[in-house]
Amino acid sequence: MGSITAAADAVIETIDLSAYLSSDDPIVRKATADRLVQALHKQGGCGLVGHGLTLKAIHEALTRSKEFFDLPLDQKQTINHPEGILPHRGYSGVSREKIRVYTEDELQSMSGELGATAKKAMDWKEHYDIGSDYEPEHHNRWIDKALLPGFQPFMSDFITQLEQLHTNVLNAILLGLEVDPISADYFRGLHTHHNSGIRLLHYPSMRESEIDRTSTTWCPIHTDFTTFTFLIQDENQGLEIEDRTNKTPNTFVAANPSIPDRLWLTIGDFGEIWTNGYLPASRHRVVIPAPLPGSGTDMTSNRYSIPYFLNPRHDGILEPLGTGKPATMPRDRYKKMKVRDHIEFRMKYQYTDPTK
Ligand SMILES: O=C(O)CCC(=O)C(=O)O
Ligand SMILES: [Fe+2]
Repeated sequence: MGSITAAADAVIETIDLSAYLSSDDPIVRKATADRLVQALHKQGGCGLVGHGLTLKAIHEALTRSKEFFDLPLDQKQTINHPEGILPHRGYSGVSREKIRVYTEDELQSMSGELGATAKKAMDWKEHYDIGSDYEPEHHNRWIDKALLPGFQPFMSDFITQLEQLHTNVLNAILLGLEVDPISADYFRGLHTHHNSGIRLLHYPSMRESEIDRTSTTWCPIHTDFTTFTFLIQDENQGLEIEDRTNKTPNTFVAANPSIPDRLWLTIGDFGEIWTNGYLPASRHRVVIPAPLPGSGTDMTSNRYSIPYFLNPRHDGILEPLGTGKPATMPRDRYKKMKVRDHIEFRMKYQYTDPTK
């Protein structure tokens, strides 16, 4: 197990997108796109400010998320995530999802049957998955309107705002990667089908003296099976991103929440494969911070976060782009495969029987 060296700010860059979003000058836009791609090439992740989402919207999303999780358990269970993999919608109670800890080789090969004895961790969290209302195949599971007035329209609109942001960031990445226009159009087209969504996450507080830290975590080391992910978090520390520049394996840095409207952007498996490894998938985790010394309490903090998972269309084909900066990477590292197959492979190991 590596160590935590520093707050992420020292080693993982934060990119201000405002010039890219507001300028008509192609030189200014390209300069920001280059900085973004450079930061992602180095670390697989970066902070984002000047992204256009307002602090008000971010706060409201976190507040409404808290209101949702404050509902009695039996109410939340009326919109349980279905058994099986799809649709990926609805409520999952504490420890229903166990994110599998993958070895480097398994992640590289992306195929094959994993051993039944695979190590699993207890994830101390509850969450609620919501997709776009414009996605025709998988329907959202909304809580009774009378219990949370305004919740549904707010969340639907918030997802639409995040879709707009993902389009902007995707375009900036494609510009910075300097891929040819036909490849860029194809890649863009894979992300216009409203397959993305948010996950409201709540990590409940626990009594420090009762935590078995060898088997319980808020979320163990993993990569996301996305093109990329935006992470919105409250003021409580927990998220840590791997410092890929550190020679000691498994060195993570705290993605500190001190800038309230900063999002964290992490590249996922699909982003890595498509860019032929030029943008590596970010390994990250969420640790349970110990109670503050001298705080007089044995309870750890409660934490809320909202990832937005940018998903390509499920019938898309995963194949490394052979132009621009991705073409500078060694060839034949990634096998061609269907997006859906990779999602099924990853999710098979993620969900546990809800009755257990
Ligand atoms: O809670 C967070 O900050 C990160 C959650 C995460 O990595 C995930 O759900 O994939
Ligand atoms: Fe993640």
